[in-house]
Amino acid sequence: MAETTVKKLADVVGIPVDTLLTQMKEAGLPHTDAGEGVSDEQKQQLLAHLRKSHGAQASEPSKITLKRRSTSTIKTTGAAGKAKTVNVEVRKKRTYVKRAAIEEEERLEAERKAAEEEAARLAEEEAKRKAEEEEAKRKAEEEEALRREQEAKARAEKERAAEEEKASQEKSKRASVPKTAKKAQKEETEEERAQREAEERKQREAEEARRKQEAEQRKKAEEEAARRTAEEAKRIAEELEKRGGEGQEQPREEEDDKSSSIVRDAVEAGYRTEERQSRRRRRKPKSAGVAHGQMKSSMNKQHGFKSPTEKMVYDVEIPETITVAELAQRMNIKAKELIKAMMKMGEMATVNQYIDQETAVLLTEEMGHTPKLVKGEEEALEDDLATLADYSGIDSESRAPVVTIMGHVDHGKTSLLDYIRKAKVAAGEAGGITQHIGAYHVPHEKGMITFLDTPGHAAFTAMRARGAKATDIVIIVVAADDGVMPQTEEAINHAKAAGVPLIIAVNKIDKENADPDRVKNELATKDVIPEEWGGEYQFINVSAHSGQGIDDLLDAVLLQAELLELKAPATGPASGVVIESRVEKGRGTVASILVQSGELNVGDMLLAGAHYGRVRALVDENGQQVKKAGPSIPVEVLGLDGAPEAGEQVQVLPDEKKAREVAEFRQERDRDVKLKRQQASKLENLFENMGSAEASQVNIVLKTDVRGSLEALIGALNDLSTDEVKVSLVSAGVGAINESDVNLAMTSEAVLLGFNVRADSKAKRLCEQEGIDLRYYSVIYELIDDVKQAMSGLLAPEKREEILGTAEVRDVFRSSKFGAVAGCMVVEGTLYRNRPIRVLRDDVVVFEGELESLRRFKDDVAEVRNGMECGIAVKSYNDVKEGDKIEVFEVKEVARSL
Ligand SMILES: Nc1nc2c(ncn2[C@@H]2O[C@H](COP(=O)(O)OP(=O)(O)OP(=O)(O)O)[C@@H](O)[C@H]2O)c(=O)[nH]1
Repeated sequence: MAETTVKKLADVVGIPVDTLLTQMKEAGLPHTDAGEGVSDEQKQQLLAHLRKSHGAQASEPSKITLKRRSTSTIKTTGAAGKAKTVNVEVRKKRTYVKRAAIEEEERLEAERKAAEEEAARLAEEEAKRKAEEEEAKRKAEEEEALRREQEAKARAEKERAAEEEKASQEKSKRASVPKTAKKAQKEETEEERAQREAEERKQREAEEARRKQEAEQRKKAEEEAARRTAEEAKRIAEELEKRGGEGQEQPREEEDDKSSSIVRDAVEAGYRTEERQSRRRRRKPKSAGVAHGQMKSSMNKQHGFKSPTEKMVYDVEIPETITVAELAQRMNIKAKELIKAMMKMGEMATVNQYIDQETAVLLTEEMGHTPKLVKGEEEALEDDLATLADYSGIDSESRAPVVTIMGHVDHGKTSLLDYIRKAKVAAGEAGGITQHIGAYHVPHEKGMITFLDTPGHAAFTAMRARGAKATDIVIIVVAADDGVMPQTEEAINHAKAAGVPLIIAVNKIDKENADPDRVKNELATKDVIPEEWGGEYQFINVSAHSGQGIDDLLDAVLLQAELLELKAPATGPASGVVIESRVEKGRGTVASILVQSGELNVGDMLLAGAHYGRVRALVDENGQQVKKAGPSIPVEVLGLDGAPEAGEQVQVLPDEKKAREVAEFRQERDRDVKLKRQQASKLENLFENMGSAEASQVNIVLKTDVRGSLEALIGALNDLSTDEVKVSLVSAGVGAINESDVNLAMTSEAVLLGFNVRADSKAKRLCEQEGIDLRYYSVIYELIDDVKQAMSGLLAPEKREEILGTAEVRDVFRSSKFGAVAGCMVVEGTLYRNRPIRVLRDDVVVFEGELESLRRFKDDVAEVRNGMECGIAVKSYNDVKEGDKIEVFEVKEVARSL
């Protein structure tokens, strides 16, 4: 390879030439000039030098330790069954060691080992040498000792021989010497020994006593410790039993740990007490007698914190309503958690808010517990009543069908019933209009039939509104000369909605212009197809005057009844339904009751809706007192403490206490229901009510002045229906708002809207009584807009018409100045001169405008109060008639109550 120069090398390396020359010099190279050549070997030499010097200078780390810390969260279930989040921090530590360092370490290790081995070898040699030296020394000593012993032996032998010789010489010399001295010496030695022995004995005895004392003390200490352990174990056992009885799961485990540790300590200390053993036997019968090691390990398993492995599932009792806090408590969770769960389900609630049973059940299931439905007070009471009306063991017998006659005004309902009863009820009535609801049972050769005489269908709907089903069959009366009229249609709809079979009585067949086929045709278009045309409805031609076809009608009723297989127990405590009730002077509360099951007797304790009382007397439809009444028999009952509503259930109860309890409860419930209904019937509450699933439908009962406006409104209201909210016209008709409309609105929770019509007096009274919201409109757009706004919850500043006063036109006379002047009587509120007015004919608006003049006698007045007469001239309206009503109103802006 071609040589390079110092300068080129400095350029390649990127350092000044001088520096490179210095480094080359340090590497032991001869270069001094930039132009000198550098061979490959010299480059290697320079490199080796640089590596060496750098290695010495730079204290390269031989070991790198990396620490990584990561934090994550896990969700777990806590002791109380609630979820909790735990932060988990994972710390990882990695150590990287440089290869060279390892090699160096290995080399050093090898050197160290070699050194150690060398040292060990040297030490061994040293030890060996020392051992040899010692052995030699020991041998030399032994030899020396042996030599000395032999010398001593030889010397002793010599001395003994010499002594023996001397002794034999002396023996002969002192043959007669006394032995006293020797004896004395001997006695002295024995004394000493006895003394020594006595001392030794004493010492032994003292030692023995000390040891005994020590043993006794130890024994005492052991016994004391054992006693204390036993006492502790007993106390814990008692505590455990106590807590176990209270069903406290968690503390028991903690106590187990505590006691097990005490027991273990006692076992390890070698203490066993009877109490402890018996306790252990009681707690763990299977492990009684297990080896110590096993016992210890099993105890160790229990020791320490024990996270509950399974979530507790509770049976949660759920009444009809419950607060959020109470429900949370029953699930052993915090109310906050429950509110969170509700939010997830799209429900917003506060801690003290009441939620219904259905929601509570959903929530309980959502939280993983088992809901147990608890009956509400009302349900429980009604269940109680059901058990009291026990007809087990009493055979059901056939009973008479209960028939309601419905139909358009003057089509002959009363005349028909009258003919059947052979009594002239219609003739006695003022204006021929039935004024009250009555009930009569009519014996017929083929069986008995009970008739409810109802004016129109108000009573029928009133009963339905209370959930009563008093009627088995409905007879729809249609005058053959008049055909199907609006109320005929309504009656049919009501009967169909109630699921009651219909029979059509085509009345006034005796009349010349009677056209029964027209009736058939008209009804067929309403889906009431005659049997002879393949339909299911019996059409019977009758005449309430001549009696033609009446038997056929009764036959038809009994045939239908047969198909219905009507049966009821004829004895046992009576139950039934209120048909009507009133308070009569001198008689008190009179309630017409239709017995449906069992037998009603004088003296029975009767519960009727929210009223009760002992039956003082029973009166039949002919005014005769009777002692008892069986199924399908209507009777007047005297003795109740108040007038129950038509349609209320009645039941005979065994005692007054129960009757009073239920009656009081129902009175309270009725107050709540009324309040709820008032809320529901208000248009401005529509949106609020729509929050609940069942209220995604707006029910409307609509009455208008003329067919044209009715059709226009029906079309416009139906067009308002959206996917979310449906507009449902429960009823829509022409004419004043009557009782039936109010009842229907009540039953279907509908809003009652009147377009250019007013409620008649009975309807108005019912609305006030039941708190039904009634709205009058005179502009189609306003009615539509209000419903639309209500649907979207935007029913903003309400503009409501308030009727300030109403006057009835008693007379009409002509004035040259004003034209027609109406002589009026103010029947409601106050009439004001400067307010807008409307003229109503049959409760339908016929004119809207203002007053020309308002006078009391000859004076112009600003206002006329209720009960006063006045003269009214209506501006630009000369068609006012006797019987008309003039109402004064104003438009008020009312703040919405949303
Ligand atoms: N010619 C004839 N007239 C009848 C017949 N039935 C009823 N009428 C007459 O029709 C009128 C009305 O009869 P009601 O029985 O009062 O009719 P309603 O349906 O009970 O009437 P409201 O009680 O007002 O609802 C009376 O003048 C009866 O005399 C019939 O079969 N033939």
